[in-house]
Amino acid sequence: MEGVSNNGSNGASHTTWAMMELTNSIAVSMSLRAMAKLDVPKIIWQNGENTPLTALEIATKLGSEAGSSNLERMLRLLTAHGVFNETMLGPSEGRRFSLTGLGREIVDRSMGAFILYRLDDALLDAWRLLHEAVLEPSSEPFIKAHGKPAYHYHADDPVFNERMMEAMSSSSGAVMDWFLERYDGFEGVRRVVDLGGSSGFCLKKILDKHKGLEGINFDLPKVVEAAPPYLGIEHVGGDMLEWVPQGDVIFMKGILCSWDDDECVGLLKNCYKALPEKGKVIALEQVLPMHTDTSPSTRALLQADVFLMAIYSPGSKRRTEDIFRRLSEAAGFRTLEIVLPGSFYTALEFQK
Ligand SMILES: C[S@@+](CC[C@H](N)C(=O)[O-])C[C@H]1O[C@@H](n2cnc3c(N)ncnc32)[C@H](O)[C@@H]1O
Repeated sequence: MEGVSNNGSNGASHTTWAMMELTNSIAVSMSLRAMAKLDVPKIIWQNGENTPLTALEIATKLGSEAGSSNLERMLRLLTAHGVFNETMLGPSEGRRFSLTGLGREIVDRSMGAFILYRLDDALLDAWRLLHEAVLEPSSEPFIKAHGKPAYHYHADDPVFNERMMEAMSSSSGAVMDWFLERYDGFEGVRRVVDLGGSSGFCLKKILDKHKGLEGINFDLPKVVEAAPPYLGIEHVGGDMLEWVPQGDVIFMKGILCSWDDDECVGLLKNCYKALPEKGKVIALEQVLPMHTDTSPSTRALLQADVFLMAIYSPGSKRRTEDIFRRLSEAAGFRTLEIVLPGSFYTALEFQK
């Protein structure tokens, strides 16, 4: 396609060009994965400074000078997507790359772990079978690729399990900061349970902000076995579809989306049983808009929805607000309040 201009003047229409770009967007994800695998952002962020480096300097640090021109090609692509900044001091100088605010997420919030988890080979195997979600929707692409559900797959593999826990912690940090800065519903609460709390990272953030609270981190037995100890947190293993531990508040982040509607109602009923009079469930979920548009936030939410289709159980999905209301009612909760609407995560309170 050499020589095709993006104004369509030599025959390729804007729509053809846009379709090619959409199709080739795998190059962006895979270059991001390559940068995370090679720890390139950390090499640039040396000694706590955002040092502009040439691809050759980075490749030399990686012990592969021969790969520097390939590295530069990926750095340029990711520069075009806002991850790196490019500077050229003079015509004979090479391009130098530093991190943008977006790229710094990889260093500051360890988002590299999230990138490596979301683009792990095991998940890519499932993505290849996405069309099967239409032809044979009774089991998810992940199970078709690996013979067992994703949560069991990662719980059975200590390395993958570790990566999943790290990925969850790194991606949850910003959401928890946003939530805890604005939410005051932990007043008067003594014990909080985090359902599907993974390493206990989100619960630790809650306890750090609200001193004196005690916490139970509830997750699959193999996950909590590998979870690090935190002061004030008891790790409890079990299956949330069977039972949940008692608490004044049951918190969950990114959990209801993993289950189908019937499973959600069963899970919310388990929560109802475990709560005292006037107790509540606080759920942080990605809530879909009713109408589809092309805004970046709608795109991100719908991408996350199709991710669930590829990886988690057949009924797992992002939901609109009215579906959450129906689930709340079916589980017997008095009200569902949208306490913090957000463009990415929304805080929902199911009140007993
Ligand atoms: C998407 S992760 C969310 C982790 C964490 N809440 C966060 O947002 O950082 C879902 C968690 O649910 C846990 N999980 C899956 N099935 C479960 C079950 N049946 N009972 C308890 N925990 C489960 C997984 O092990 C995983 O840690």
